[in-house]
Amino acid sequence: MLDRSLTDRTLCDAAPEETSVSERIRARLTECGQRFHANDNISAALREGELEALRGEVAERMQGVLSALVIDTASDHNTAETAKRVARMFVDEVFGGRYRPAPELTTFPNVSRLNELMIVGPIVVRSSCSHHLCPIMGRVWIGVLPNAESELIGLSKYARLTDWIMARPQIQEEAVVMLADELETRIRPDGLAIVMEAEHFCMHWRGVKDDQSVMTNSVMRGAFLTNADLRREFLSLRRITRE
Ligand SMILES: Nc1nc2c(ncn2[C@@H]2O[C@H](COP(=O)(O)OP(=O)(O)OP(=O)(O)O)[C@@H](O)[C@H]2O)c(=O)[nH]1
Repeated sequence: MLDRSLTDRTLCDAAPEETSVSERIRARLTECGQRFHANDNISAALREGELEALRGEVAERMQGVLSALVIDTASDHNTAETAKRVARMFVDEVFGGRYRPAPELTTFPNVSRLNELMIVGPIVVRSSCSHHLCPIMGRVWIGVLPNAESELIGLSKYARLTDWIMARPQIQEEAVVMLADELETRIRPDGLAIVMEAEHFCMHWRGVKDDQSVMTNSVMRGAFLTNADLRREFLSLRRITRE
């Protein structure tokens, strides 16, 4: 959870103006005791115009990485703009879930007092591993058992929230727990179940070069933990949508 003081511009401006934008943001986060691991969202610590400045700084440092790799970006027309492209890709796309605020979720009161199992999926997952920054591509299924007091959220918002959580360097075990925490806080259901299965390109493209393996993991909360029939129903309905 983000510390409220991060939204107060008079607080946490610990770093002087002449430091780099990433140093200023980092100083603010440190001052406020806010964690900034690879899979944390830091949007509340960004001031106006800083995202653009950050893109510039990442491009500059990426250029340094290309130089260190002894790539002649000055005469190689293919890599001349690579540093800028990679910076845009990291900040706006593949790690965008770190820098943009959570999507707005339309919620509806549960006027019909629905208390039946609802499953959404497969939702496509595009993420990357924190260890090698290689892609993770997969699918997620979400099961919700609402109660009379639950907020119902628009169907498309499950996919938007999933993308916001996954578009960060992640490990799969933490990614599903983060997604479950967000959904539980917003919906307040009697039960929540998530299954994710994904391919990890750090295992396909490099390293062990195992092309077949898929990682599957799940989170079960509330009624899905205590009620084996409900859990079985979710898992068997997921199997149908999987085929
Ligand atoms: N538990 C878990 N491991 C992951 C995930 N994504 C990638 N990994 C693994 O993280 C490990 C990182 O291991 P290291 O030994 O530090 O890195 P490495 O020497 O490059 O390892 P190799 O990949 O075996 O070459 C690798 O085994 C990856 O397959 C994930 O989501 N969860």
